[in-house]
Amino acid sequence: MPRIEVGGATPYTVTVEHGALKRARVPQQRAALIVDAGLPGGVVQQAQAAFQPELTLEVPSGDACKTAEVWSRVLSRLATANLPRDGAVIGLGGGATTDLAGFVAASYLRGVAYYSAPTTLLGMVDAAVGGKTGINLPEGKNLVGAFWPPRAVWCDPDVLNSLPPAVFREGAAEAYKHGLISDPTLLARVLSPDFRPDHPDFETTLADAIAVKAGVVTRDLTEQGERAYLNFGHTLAHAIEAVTHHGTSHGDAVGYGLHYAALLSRELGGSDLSGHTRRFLAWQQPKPLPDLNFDELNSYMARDKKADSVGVRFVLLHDLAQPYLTRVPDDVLRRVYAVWQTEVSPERLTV
Ligand SMILES: O=C(O)C(=O)C[C@@H](O)[C@H](O)[C@H](O)COP(=O)(O)O
Ligand SMILES: [Zn+2]
Repeated sequence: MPRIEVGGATPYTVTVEHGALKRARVPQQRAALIVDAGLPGGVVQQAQAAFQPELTLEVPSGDACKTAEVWSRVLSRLATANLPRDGAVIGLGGGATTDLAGFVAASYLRGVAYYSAPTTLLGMVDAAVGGKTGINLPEGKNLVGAFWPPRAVWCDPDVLNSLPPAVFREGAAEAYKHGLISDPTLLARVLSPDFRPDHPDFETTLADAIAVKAGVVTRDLTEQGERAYLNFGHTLAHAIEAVTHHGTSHGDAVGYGLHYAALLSRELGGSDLSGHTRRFLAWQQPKPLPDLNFDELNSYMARDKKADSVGVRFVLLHDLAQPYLTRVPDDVLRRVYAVWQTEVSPERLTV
């Protein structure tokens, strides 16, 4: 049973284990469970039996829950129910649900205990771990939020069995990203036919992918330095999500964004890693993109949170596991975008 310890000021454990959800418990007497409305009833019932929450609040699936309106509605429900300061908020769902639940926990009564029970691969590998919580604005992705680490995370591969294959593949983008920035052994393991929840090696690969993030956030919770590397591929990805009004899921957008970042890395003199990202996209089969305009995307990229007062910064790779942060001139962004655009067309991804 892999258990990953996340260190820092408020250490916690990520349990990766078949059946983890059934066995999960929280010490607080009073808890609110925030669940993705699209979850299978059996998963919600398991969580209710485990956590015994006094209220269960359904929120819309995906990024539709990461709005100021949903956030405020959930807060009002907690206030109406008089959830006290020593109560707990538990998020059950994909990355969007746990981002929202974490931000509710961070902001309600100026902060109550937060626990995370991710039900998607993306949630397990990435969103549920590390304490980045928040909501979107029409102006961009995750523009409001707080660092509010969970007190525990339960990753139960059994809940992934009912996931639609495209949602599973979507989440693999973050595991592949961890391979590119830190642990290249993950690259082949993620694309292997053995990377499926019912395979005996799955727990270990999942845990190794989570361990990359756990290590980074232990050393740099609030993104003063190294944590920015976890944003590899995300500058374009977040812009795609915003421009398409979340018609492109986060994991698919990250798949596309990884390839753009690999092409930029090559353009700026790094090793050519675009074979890896091309192979990933061919495996992931992300939803095709509508025709996107570079200038519009670039205006969203300008609001990226890695920007400082001088401008936007991209995470690029000198080579596998050698990330760095740099500015990229606009003409380079535009030129590489044109290359990327032809390479990510659906016809090209199927060959
Ligand atoms: O945890 C991080 O740090 C990451 O950058 C991981 C990303 O995969 C994740 O999508 C994160 O929420 C993006 O953070 P943001 O600060 O760019 O909104
Ligand atoms: Zn991400």
